[in-house]
Amino acid sequence: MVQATNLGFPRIGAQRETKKIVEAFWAGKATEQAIDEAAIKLRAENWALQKAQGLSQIPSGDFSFYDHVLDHSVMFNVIPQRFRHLADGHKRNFAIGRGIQKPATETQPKVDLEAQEMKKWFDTNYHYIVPEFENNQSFHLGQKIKTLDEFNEAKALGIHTRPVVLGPLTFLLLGKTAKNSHGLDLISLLPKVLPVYEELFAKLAHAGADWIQVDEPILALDLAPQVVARFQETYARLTAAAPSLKFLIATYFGRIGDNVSFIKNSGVAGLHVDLVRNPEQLESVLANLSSTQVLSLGLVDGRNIWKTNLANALKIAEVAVKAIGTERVFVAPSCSLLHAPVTLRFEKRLASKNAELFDWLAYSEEKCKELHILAQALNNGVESVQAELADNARSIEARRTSAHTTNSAVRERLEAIVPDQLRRRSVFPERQQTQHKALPLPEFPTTTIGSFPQTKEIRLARAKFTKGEIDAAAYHEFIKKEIAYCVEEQEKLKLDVLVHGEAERNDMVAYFGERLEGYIFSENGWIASYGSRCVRPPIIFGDVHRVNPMTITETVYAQSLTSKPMKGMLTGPVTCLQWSFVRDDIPRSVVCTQLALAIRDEVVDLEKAGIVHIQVDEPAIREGLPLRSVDFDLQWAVDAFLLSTTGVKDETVIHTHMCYSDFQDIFQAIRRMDADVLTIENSKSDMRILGAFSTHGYNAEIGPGVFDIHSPRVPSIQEMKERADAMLQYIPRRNLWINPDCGLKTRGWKEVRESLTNLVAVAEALRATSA
Ligand code: MET
Ligand SMILES: [Zn+2]
Repeated sequence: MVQATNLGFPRIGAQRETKKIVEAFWAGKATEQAIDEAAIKLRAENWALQKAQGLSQIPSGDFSFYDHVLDHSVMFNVIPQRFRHLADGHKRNFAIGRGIQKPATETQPKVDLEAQEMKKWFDTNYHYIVPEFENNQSFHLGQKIKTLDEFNEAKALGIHTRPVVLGPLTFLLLGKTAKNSHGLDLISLLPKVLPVYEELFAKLAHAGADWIQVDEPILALDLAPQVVARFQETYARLTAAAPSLKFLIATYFGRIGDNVSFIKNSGVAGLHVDLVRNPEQLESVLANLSSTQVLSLGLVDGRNIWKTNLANALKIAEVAVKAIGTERVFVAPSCSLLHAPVTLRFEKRLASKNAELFDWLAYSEEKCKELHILAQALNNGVESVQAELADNARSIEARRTSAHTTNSAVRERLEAIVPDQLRRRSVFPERQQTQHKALPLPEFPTTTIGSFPQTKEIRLARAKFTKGEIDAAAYHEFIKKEIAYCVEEQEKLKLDVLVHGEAERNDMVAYFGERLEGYIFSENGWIASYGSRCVRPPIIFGDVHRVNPMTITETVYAQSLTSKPMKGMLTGPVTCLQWSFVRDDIPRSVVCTQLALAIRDEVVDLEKAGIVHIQVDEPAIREGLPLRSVDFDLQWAVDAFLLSTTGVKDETVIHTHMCYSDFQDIFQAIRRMDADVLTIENSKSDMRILGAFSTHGYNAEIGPGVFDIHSPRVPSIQEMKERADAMLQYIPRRNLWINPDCGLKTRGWKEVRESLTNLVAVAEALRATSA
């Protein structure tokens, strides 16, 4: 029988219960016992729900208060030295995730424990806590063994689950060497960690587990053959040590490719692959299985919110069933449902006000149901679920033919794009001369990245406006005052290129989404981002286009208050795409081009309104890249940026901004973006990127951040001057801008004022030195 299975259920709760209780705990308003009770209740509900939807293999051990990679590290006793004096428990886990800072008191010295590093989980917007390994790293299970405890917890409720464990190779290779250790080859820790895995698996087997899911997502990356060989040895050893367990190796977010070669002789009972991202890999994967191994088909998109086209999914599944039989096939989501919202049950506004669109959606609960229908159809024939399949087909067809997803004017405009629309009129060196002549700036111009502090007052006013407690006129009056304040402060600070401060924006993507056609917003489509933080990505469901100008009023008002240039501030097409749930019925590149045309119109309108400096932010430019280097292709992403920014005269200065990603390996793409000024986060990358810029001959203007905006510390003139001096090793004087790393919205005004006073002093000091 084909089994309907799941790889992981969202842990945030249908009403973000986990976030609420964890934050109450941090605020001292909930006890450890209270958060444990809340978690027990939520896990029980999640298991019951998955069972009710008809899944036969339900995951356990997928819950986390903060991050599952952190939980795994703690379970294996991988705890950075600086946290080891703390007692085992939630408090210590949260401390590792968030750091601890306490001022000195009369009896206690000050405490300042840096949080463990956080990184994006593959190409998702989920962040994991990077394990830190030491030279003498020892591994052992503690008193509490989370995976075992949760398996037993479900068992006590009468639910037999499939425990989920992070696999040893992914665990080690996604980690890093602790600061106090050097030259550690992470994979050399394998012999030390495997006995602990064996112990854990023996305990799970003893408790009654049969299938276990071992997540090895690094199998979707480029791996050296030596590493693939280690997979084979590792799993041969682990499976031999736990003969009663059936191992399912789970990969996702990309194709397994040649890495699949180890599977056949590894002793594992099955493999899960992502067939939403890479349906084409089915045949080669089937060909690489032994005659008994199970294939878990990732057919339901775990990263999106749309109903699955069940007829299409069935076609793929039938190929697998035909090749290896129903006993050896599982159906599953493409990846853990961690990356999808929980349930449509609370999406009340969409259900009542936008029934058409609501009918196209499936969150995690509904996706479980889809898996059940697929399994039924495969086991008992399509007739057994005829009504369900017909309803799905109707819904898919309704979406395909909806008058609301297609806009012929937008399609025609896309068709009519010509290469000249992707080119500035002159090349950069000529533009630079024109720009410097038309609007001279001092040497080492100073600017900021766009946002200024989002104060309590601003958030309160926005909340009141949303609830209808104040009207639009009053809210806009309030925003105008904020803009005026922000401009006045920047004048006082003597910055050279000013910004309006983005007070009117809650979020740099949602702000534009709310003003464009083709977008919709859910009420409850939350997904985990990091720690207790959840995000609710906007939904792009139809052809995107701009109806009215989106930023002109605020920017022109801000410009009217000063004789300094005011920089217009827009979010770029690639970032709008990456940080939304995107329709899956047309290629992402097409959606991105539509976004680009909308931004292009705004850029042109800003220019018409007299704005000379225009910044188009692309912090997410790199995020859409496939996981494997051979697949790297930023062609359409860069084209979209060009399309959005090249509709202007040579005199207009196009800025872009990027942050918090590795940019070295996309250097050529950055150059092709052809921006006049690039402000780029630099504090974390230690000038490495600047080396790349000079060796590859980047000739445009550039402002590598001189201070880290994530820290409340005020950077001194000296330290920023040293950074700027170091930059001058790579960047010619006339091309260097002085600015922070990123926007200042999370900071307070006092630190911002002090930091920027010092920043301006750095530029003045540089100007005083001769060329
Ligand atoms: C994550 S990049 C943020 C850029 C935006 N203009 C800001 O200053 O907030
Ligand atoms: Zn940024």
